[in-house]
Amino acid sequence: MSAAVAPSAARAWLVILLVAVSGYGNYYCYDAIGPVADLLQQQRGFSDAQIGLLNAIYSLPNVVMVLVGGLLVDRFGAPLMTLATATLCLVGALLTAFSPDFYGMAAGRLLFGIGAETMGIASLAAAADYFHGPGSRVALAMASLLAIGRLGSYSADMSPTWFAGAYAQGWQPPLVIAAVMAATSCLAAALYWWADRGPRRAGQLPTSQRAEAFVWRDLLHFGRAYWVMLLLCVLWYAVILAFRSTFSIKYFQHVHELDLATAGEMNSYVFLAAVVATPAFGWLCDRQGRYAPFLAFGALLLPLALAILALTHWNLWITTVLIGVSYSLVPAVMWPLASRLVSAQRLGTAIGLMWVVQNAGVGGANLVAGWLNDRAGASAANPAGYDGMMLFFGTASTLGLACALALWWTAGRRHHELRAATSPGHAAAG
Ligand SMILES: NCCCC[C@H](N)C(=O)NCC(=O)O
Repeated sequence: MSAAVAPSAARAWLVILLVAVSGYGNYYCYDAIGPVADLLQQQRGFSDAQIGLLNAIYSLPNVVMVLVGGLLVDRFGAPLMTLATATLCLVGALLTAFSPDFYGMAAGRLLFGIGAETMGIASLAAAADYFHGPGSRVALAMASLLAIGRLGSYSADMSPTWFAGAYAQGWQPPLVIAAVMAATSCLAAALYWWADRGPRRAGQLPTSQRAEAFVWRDLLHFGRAYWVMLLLCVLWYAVILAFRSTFSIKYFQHVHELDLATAGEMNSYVFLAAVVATPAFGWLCDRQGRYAPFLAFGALLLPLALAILALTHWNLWITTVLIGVSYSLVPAVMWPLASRLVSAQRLGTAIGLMWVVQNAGVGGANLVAGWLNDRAGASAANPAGYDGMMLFFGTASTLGLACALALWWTAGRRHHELRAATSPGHAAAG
């Protein structure tokens, strides 16, 4: 990948801003189901399995589509694919908001999911386009995209407070607001496509084949540490996304007796903390040159918080802080660590596979949690019905912690990480 003259810093950051606004709408829509879960149950008679399915159906097709999406981004470029996927997300969000029945809503979430995950890949590719070469701030650019995405999740959780009037009218107006966010995302994507035309025509962006395509035979070259991290990725994301983005608000309403707005706010602070803390933790790890211990600490906080939630009536702020730190620390460390465990030419394959398995895990966890809640009759009248779901999430996150400890022990000790710093992509691959 080479380009004659790099685009100006102003142009590069303008592009990041537009892509970030696009990502904001994407994350808002993803998290729009949690706040209406209880309303969907009360007003439309949806079961927990159906609510879980509305988010599972986002993830499951992406077990394949993430790979196809990566190839399409390579083939057609990040700007066009951002615009195309943002449009698909808008169609999905409209279908979700205006469908007369569950099947239409599920079809909407399916389309939205197919668009949203490929948009995530296109966003990373946009950052790589504009920040390449020695001394570039690609990590900061990617962390900024992630941080603005978290702001979208925060806004979705705050929406019962910010748009109380809409929620008072029922399940539909909040989903129409989500569709408006998707439209904003589409507009930002169109502006990015337009802003990119100049530098691209001037040959200022990398043009040769990306190194990020998925190559099956690369899998043979990944060391044990990579596979352990992949397991951690699937277990940790399955719990955090199925819990925080689907069931936690309803759980807070039914088990901890919060009203909808307070439950949404309590959930939202996790995302708000992540807006600032994700880039800050990334910076800290880079500075210390240590990754695995931070990752293990982040992975420990999740089962700890779930145990406190399930077994005590301690102040919910405690668990919010614990999950907030975990949600900031683990992604801030995991993706840079991936780039240290595999060589640069295999990074696309490495991350592609992690997203494939992650989507399978998140989809599966949503379905299992919904099924467990329905089987036990979980509701405000029967809060103990949520015990099975909490046990499931607790077990999965504890297994995730075991993977993080194994990673630290086998490839993340100080001497391993020092070696990796001088020979990136190889030293810690054992
Ligand atoms: N939009 C919420 C799901 C994002 C899943 C995506 N595959 C991913 O891992 N993104 C990185 C992150 O930490 O959000």
